[in-house]
Amino acid sequence: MPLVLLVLGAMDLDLEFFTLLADLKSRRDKLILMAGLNGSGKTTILNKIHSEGVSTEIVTPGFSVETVKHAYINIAAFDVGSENRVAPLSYLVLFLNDFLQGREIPPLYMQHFQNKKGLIFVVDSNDQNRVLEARDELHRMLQEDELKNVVVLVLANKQDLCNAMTAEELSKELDIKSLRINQWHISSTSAISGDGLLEALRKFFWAIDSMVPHVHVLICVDKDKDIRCSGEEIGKDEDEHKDFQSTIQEVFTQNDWVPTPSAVNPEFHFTCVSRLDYIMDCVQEACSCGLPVDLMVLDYEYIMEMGQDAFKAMKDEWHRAEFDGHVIGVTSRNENIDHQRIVPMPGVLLNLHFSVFSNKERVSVIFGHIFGNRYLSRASRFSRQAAFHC
Ligand SMILES: Nc1nc2c(ncn2[C@@H]2O[C@H](COP(=O)(O)OP(=O)(O)OP(=O)(O)O)[C@@H](O)[C@H]2O)c(=O)[nH]1
Ligand SMILES: [Mg+2]
Repeated sequence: MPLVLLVLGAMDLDLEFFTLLADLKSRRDKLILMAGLNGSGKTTILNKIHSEGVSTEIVTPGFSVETVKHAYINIAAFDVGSENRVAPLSYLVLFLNDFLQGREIPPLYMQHFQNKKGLIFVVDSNDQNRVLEARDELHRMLQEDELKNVVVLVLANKQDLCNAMTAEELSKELDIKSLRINQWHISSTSAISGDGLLEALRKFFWAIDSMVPHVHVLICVDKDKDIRCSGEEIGKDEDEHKDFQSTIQEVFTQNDWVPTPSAVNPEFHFTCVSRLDYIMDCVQEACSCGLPVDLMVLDYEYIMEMGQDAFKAMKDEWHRAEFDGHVIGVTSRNENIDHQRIVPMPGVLLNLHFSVFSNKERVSVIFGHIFGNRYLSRASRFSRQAAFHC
């Protein structure tokens, strides 16, 4: 599920934008606002992220929607800067823009931004004259009820300039500590060189992600195909994966499994790789992004070809990379596979035929066992004692 990064500047919007936003909201995306006085560097930051590998997803007149792929985070980023005025009236601009500053916030605006998870506030650290203005804007924004529980990241931007205030000086000037917010971070960045930018965003996304419980499943079952992608883009003939993913999701939802009784249902994240040697990278990257892998689904034949010793060595490596989830070995639907040949492998929790995943009850029992210690069932509908040899 992508994070949505909304860049606010001096801009005007039309209804088309709100339609687009409503559409994204309906996909339960996480909305992040990026704000800052004009000239602070928002567009430059977006362009820098873009240069790290962005593909354009939708282009709508007046603003562009881009998907930034960095590690395991998809960011759909909107930049609706002052150069993109499309209508005489602006809703978004009012937090920051000088020409609407101080006006009442239209309720329509608020209505469209209820799902915000985070705020990135960009400051020109080199502009001593406007730092108080930036402080007032930041404080004013965070007084809004709609922004009550957001994680705040302040970017002390333009650090490459010689008169730039340090992040520490800036946090004092902005009086961040007096703000009543749950979590905030300040990072030094230069949008021109990119210094500090991705690290800051990584930490920020991690902070946001850790507010939402999630289950990360890494699937490596297609040794013949060259894929290494997020679950949403598995590819052409990946129906098996899709079935598998939707089964997992359904099973969790039907069983009402949640990390804590009061938590919302976890979000699911699937990563698919075709080769075992990609796994190590995935485990490391996922950990550094705050999306540790909970469960690995591997082609059992693949493991057997490796042999027990090589597999054990590989597993030790994963553990060193902080993988402490479970491994499931899966045999494919291929008729030619001699299932008698399959022997138990140390460290592989289960040995399943892939088609087991079409049996939701079975999967419920299996996953109940796997996640029993970590995820609680509100109704305790599964039996942990159930046998599960498939
Ligand atoms: N030296 C330096 N210049 C920067 C940096 N970030 C942005 N700039 C420059 O600052 C100017 C304004 O940057 P923008 O990215 O357009 O600012 P913005 O926040 O998008 O401004 P609005 O769209 O008007 O709200 C441009 O000339 C950028 O090249 C930085 O880190 N270092
Ligand atoms: Mg801009």
